[in-house]
Formats: sequence, C-alpha cells, structure tokens
Amino acid sequence: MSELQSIEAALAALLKDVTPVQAENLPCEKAGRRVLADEVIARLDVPPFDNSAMDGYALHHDDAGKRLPIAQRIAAGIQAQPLARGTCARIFTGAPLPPGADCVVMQEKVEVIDDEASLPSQVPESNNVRHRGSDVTAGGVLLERGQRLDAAALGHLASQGIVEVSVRRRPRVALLTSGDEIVEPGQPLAAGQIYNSNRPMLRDLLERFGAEIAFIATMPDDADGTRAMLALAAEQVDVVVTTGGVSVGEEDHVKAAIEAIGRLDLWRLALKPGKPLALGRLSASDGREVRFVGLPGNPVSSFVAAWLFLRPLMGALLACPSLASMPTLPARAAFSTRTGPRRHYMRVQLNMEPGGITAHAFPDQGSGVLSSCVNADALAAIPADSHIKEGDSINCLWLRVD
Ligand SMILES: Nc1nc2c(c(=O)[nH]1)N[C@H]1C(S)=C(S)[C@@H](COP(=O)(O)OP(=O)(O)OC[C@H]3O[C@@H](n4cnc5c(N)ncnc54)[C@H](O)[C@@H]3O)O[C@H]1N2
Ligand code: MOO
Repeated sequence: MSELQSIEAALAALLKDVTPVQAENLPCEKAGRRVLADEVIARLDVPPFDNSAMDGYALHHDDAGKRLPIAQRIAAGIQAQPLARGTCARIFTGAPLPPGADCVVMQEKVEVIDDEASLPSQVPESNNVRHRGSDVTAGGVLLERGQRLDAAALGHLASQGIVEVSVRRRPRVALLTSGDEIVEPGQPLAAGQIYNSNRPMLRDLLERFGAEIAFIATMPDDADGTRAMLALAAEQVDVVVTTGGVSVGEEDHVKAAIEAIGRLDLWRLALKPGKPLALGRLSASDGREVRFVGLPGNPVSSFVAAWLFLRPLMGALLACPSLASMPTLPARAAFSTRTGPRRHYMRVQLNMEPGGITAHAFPDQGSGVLSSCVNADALAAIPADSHIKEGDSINCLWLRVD
C-alpha cells in the first residue's frame, strides 16, 4: 500500500498558480457577499460634523453647574446657530453641535424650569459629542481590497454616498455528481438506489464560498458521454467539481475522461473522512486552464473536503484572505478518541461554558452519516496517531463564512 499524502501538499498543488477572476462593477445594492477587487478610499469624514450622541442640552463646559437660558432648539438635520457663552441649546441625537458648544448633557441629568436649564456641576469637554471624522477620515482607506462585503461593509459604503463598487466576478463552477445508484429527490427510488444528497449540499457550500453554479448535471454512465460532458462543462466554468468515483473501484469513467482531456493527480490523503481526492486541470478551447476537483462520494467526506479544499480555492480565485483560510478556535474536548495514520476532522458542536469553549462530538463519526454534519459548528482537527482524552485542548475549524 502506498504512503498517505499530506493535506497541506494536496492543498498546495490545488492552489498552485491560481489567478484571481476578473473584476466587474456592480451597484452596491447587488454587491452583498461579493469581494472587493480594489480598496475603497473614503470621500467624506464620518460623522461629517460634530454632533450630539444624546437627547439633551449643549453648552460650553465652562458653563457647567449654572442655570442657563435655552437659546435655541436643534433637531437632527437642521443647521445650528452659534451658541453664546452663558446660554445652552436644546439638542437631539445626531443634531449638529452649535459653534461655541463643546459638550452635551443628557436630558435625564437636567432640570428645566421656565425655559432655563439647571446643569450638573462637572461636565467634561467633549462629553456626549461625536466628533467629525472620528469614525472615518476622508482620504483614508475605507475598505481593503479582498474585503467580503458583509452587512457592516455595505453600510460603510452607503455612509460615503457610494453607489457602485469594483468586485470580483463570482467564480463559475460546474457541479457534477456520479453513480448509477444516485437518484434526484422527487423521483421514485428503486431497490439499491439512494437520493442525491451531495448535489444540494455542495451547491449551498459553494455558493456560500462565493461561487456561481453555472453548470449542474449528473454524469452519464458511459465513457464517451462523461468525456463530452466534462469538456462541455470546462468551456463554461473556472472550476469543475465532481463527487464520487475517486476511490479504487472500477465503475467509473471520470478518471479516464479527465486523463483523456486534461491532467489528473489522484491523492490518498492522511485525512479522515476524505482520503481519496482527485485534482486535475482541463483545457478549454480558448486555452483557459480549468481546475478539476474530484471529491469522494461519501457525503460526509465530500462535506469535509469541500471545507478543506473548495473554500481555499474560492478564496484564492476571489483573492479574499478571509475565505482563503478557516477561522480556528481552541476548545476542550468533551469526548475521548484515538486516531490512526489519518488526521480526523470530527464534526462537533461548540458550547460556551464557564471554563471556555467545549467541543461535543456527534456520536457516530462515520463517513456516510450526514447527521453528524447537520448543526455541526466546527471540524475538530484531531492529529494523526494521537489519543485525545476528555478535557484535552483541541483545535477546531469553525464552519463559518462571513
Ligand atoms: N477498497 C477500497 N474501497 C474504498 C476505499 C479504499 O481506499 N479502498 N476508500 C473508501 C473511502 S475512504 C471513500 S471516501 C469512498 C470514496 O468513494 P468514491 O469517491 O469512489 O465514491 P463512490 O464509490 O461513488 O461512492 C461512495 C459512497 O457515497 C455514496 N454517494 C456517492 N455520490 C453520492 C451522492 N451524490 N449523494 C449521496 N451519496 C452519494 C455512494 O452511494 C457510496 O455509498 O470509497 C471507499 N471505498
Ligand atoms: O475517508 Mo472516506 O473519505 O472514509 O469517507
């Protein structure tokens, strides 16, 4: 039996010479979850003017402790008049601070009698004032290149009045499943058949990793049909992903087809689940090189391999650092286990407990037991040839995409 190969070596082979996909301009309202192709420079100071953080009274801090006439009323959205020393202004949250005032007292601390406000004795300068440019300074970097546009980043763009951004187009992926026994939901099941669970699962994962599923099909059962389908897919996409048929069985045409129209490397990884992995390249007729990733058919193996290989591949194609690497968390094992020659990525739920984060493993970690992935928060990476006891510290890959 040949030696098992390292996950890191397979990942390096997969990511070698990946060039990021092209940029495109998109309206911000359609750019959610997309990745910035360029940094965005702030055009405006945010906030654009000194303003009040509270509903209350604006004054100069030297006038603290006095009873002051209320000289003006400043609502959000109106222009404030200069404030004379010895007076104060009624002011509301977000309203501009009047020139001459340098602090605000919240209304709960002020007594108002006959249009005069009694102010507390000590009010520090800048109290309850949000200063111009304290969040963002015009001319500075608002968002970095490679930033995924999450909810807050979209809000940040809008705060600058920006309506369009340059983002990476979504990598186009072909998702092909194989196996005579695999049937689509909605069809009747004959004896020996099972439903195609990998297709919707991988589709969802790939879309969460930023891909567009541009081609989705079931692989034909014959050699010519398989070769024709792979060639057709390669014309339309950046990456071809298949599941099934990467092990040692004979019932498979995918390996032969890839070898006929491209290059193929078969890996036997020190990874559980997900030992067999096929990586390759196909050539499109315009000379583009299309990456091929053949995931194992067992649903849990393809789930784990998708997180370990497809996520960093999408991260590289999108030039997005937060996708390229997985967030990791140390946790205490709430279980004990022994591993053999393969690193075991156990599906765990993470609980926040008084002593820290605890990882609870699903009882059946079999590679066909998809229940172990439902509600899993993380993959606990248990090193090869180790004995983990309850309470030991383990490293968990958080199954989370921004
Ligand atoms: N003699 C050996 N047999 C196997 C080895 C080995 O080293 N020597 N490796 C095992 C490991 S590990 C895995 S993982 C699987 C990988 O097999 P394949 O990638 O060739 O996949 P298939 O044989 O086509 O299917 C495996 C399993 O998964 C089910 N499957 C496939 N596609 C789907 C789908 N779209 N939805 C749901 N389930 C699917 C299929 O019915 C099989 O049960 O090989 C081991 N064998
Ligand atoms: O390692 Mo396989 O990938 O057992 O399912």
